[in-house]
Amino acid sequence: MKGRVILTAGEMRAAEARSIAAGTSVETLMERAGQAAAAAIRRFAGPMPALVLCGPGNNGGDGYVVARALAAAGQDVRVAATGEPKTAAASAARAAWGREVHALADVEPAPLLIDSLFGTGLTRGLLRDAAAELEALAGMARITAAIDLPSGISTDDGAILSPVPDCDLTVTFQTLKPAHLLQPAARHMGRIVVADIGIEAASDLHEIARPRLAAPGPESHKFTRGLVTVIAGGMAGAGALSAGAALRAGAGAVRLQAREPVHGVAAAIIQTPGDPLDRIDDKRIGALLLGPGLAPDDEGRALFEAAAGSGHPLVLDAGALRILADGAALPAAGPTAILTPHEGEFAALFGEDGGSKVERARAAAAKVGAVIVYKGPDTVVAAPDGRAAIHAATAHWLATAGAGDVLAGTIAAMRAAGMAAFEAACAGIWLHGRAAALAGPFLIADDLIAHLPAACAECL
Ligand SMILES: NC(=O)C1=CN([C@@H]2O[C@H](COP(=O)(O)OP(=O)(O)OC[C@H]3O[C@@H](n4cnc5c(N)ncnc54)[C@H](O)[C@@H]3O)[C@@H](O)[C@H]2O)[C@H](O)CC1
Ligand SMILES: [K+]
Repeated sequence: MKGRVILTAGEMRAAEARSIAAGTSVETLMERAGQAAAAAIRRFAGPMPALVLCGPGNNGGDGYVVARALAAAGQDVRVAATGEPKTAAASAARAAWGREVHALADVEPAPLLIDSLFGTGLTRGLLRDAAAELEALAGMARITAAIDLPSGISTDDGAILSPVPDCDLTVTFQTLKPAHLLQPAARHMGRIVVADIGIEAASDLHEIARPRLAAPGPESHKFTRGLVTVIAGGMAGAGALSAGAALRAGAGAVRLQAREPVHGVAAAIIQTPGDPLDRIDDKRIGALLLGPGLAPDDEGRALFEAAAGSGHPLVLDAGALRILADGAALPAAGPTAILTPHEGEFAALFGEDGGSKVERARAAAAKVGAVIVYKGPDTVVAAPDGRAAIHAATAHWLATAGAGDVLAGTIAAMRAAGMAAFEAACAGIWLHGRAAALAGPFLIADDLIAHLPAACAECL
């Protein structure tokens, strides 16, 4: 699966404009949006008494259509607005509603609250009174549904501009927007439904979806399935987690190269204790992983240089990223490397400015010519050619020691199996998240490894 498309607010406006230029009016688009949202809300919530809050723009316009559609279906509906509509389409939608519109400040609550105050046009936080009203009405509702986005969210970077209700359902139009998946906004969405309003939309940003993995065929042998070499640092346990993950994610052979024997790892992991660079010139190596447990000292730098000069597809994590931030260089040519920084490592490498997490990841990938896996509760992957993807994280139990080592090993297995760097990174992230979901609450990193086979089996 390739994953659902994501458009920014500007891209969505451009897609809407193209659609209008091709003959579909904004009123038609609004009608489709409102009808689709009402249908999704009815499927989710059933016929509850509803209160629709309408803002001044086209998001509010959608709300008037939703109210009319719910009323036409026999539902008890009231509407409250912040004021008069400011667009012609929203004014027409309000006129078509044709019933009373209450003032937001003194409307009675209802069991189903529909937030149609602001969508992709929000430029600053809601006024204090409107935000407080929204919060209070959501607090008194059984179910809160958002039209396009919960109000108070910045569409493109997922920032919270004013207090945002926790929604149970968000119905958005044609494509996802970055804020549906980026934190801190994403936690407010509830279930997300993407409704078709007949707009053509293409993008080089998408959601990370379940990958397709190939089962070994009769012609397969261990090296066609992929050889992963993990160069362990001084803290060999980290490398052991990476190696275990690579093996359980389907690599045909995994070498764990450490100075001392590493105990407690699967017997299938190949160990030749001594020189961590042993057999680094083996042409069969499909991915070389460096960084977990690696200190940014003289030995670490020497290992980094050898890895960078090896010509193998690289996965660089943890200590290797520190060494890179300290001034080491990536190979100028050869296979595209994959870098897996968390927030702190990303900031050390690329600074803290530069827009949304997606924009920052893209700029970083273009700058170093590598695939960037910018980790966190909303992991973003970016390639040097501008492609990017966001993973909608749900398993926050992943915030545990060693989870990153497991991710790096999983990505290395995908790379060694023959996937291109961007696809390998996306696949590894999905499998890691799925393994976490299968492992359940209170997971430890070792449990992720144990659940990788089940996650992989879902991708055959
Ligand atoms: N893009 C599409 O194909 C379609 C989108 N639909 C819906 O339209 C909204 C976007 O509408 P827009 O009018 O651009 O923006 P909003 O309704 O979100 O609000 C803009 C409105 O509010 C003013 N404003 C912005 N911030 C604030 C604030 N903090 N306080 C007060 N006022 C604020 C701004 O100046 C504007 O006047 C999209 O989300 C969809 O729901 C269509 O209906 C279907 C096609
Ligand atoms: K909204």
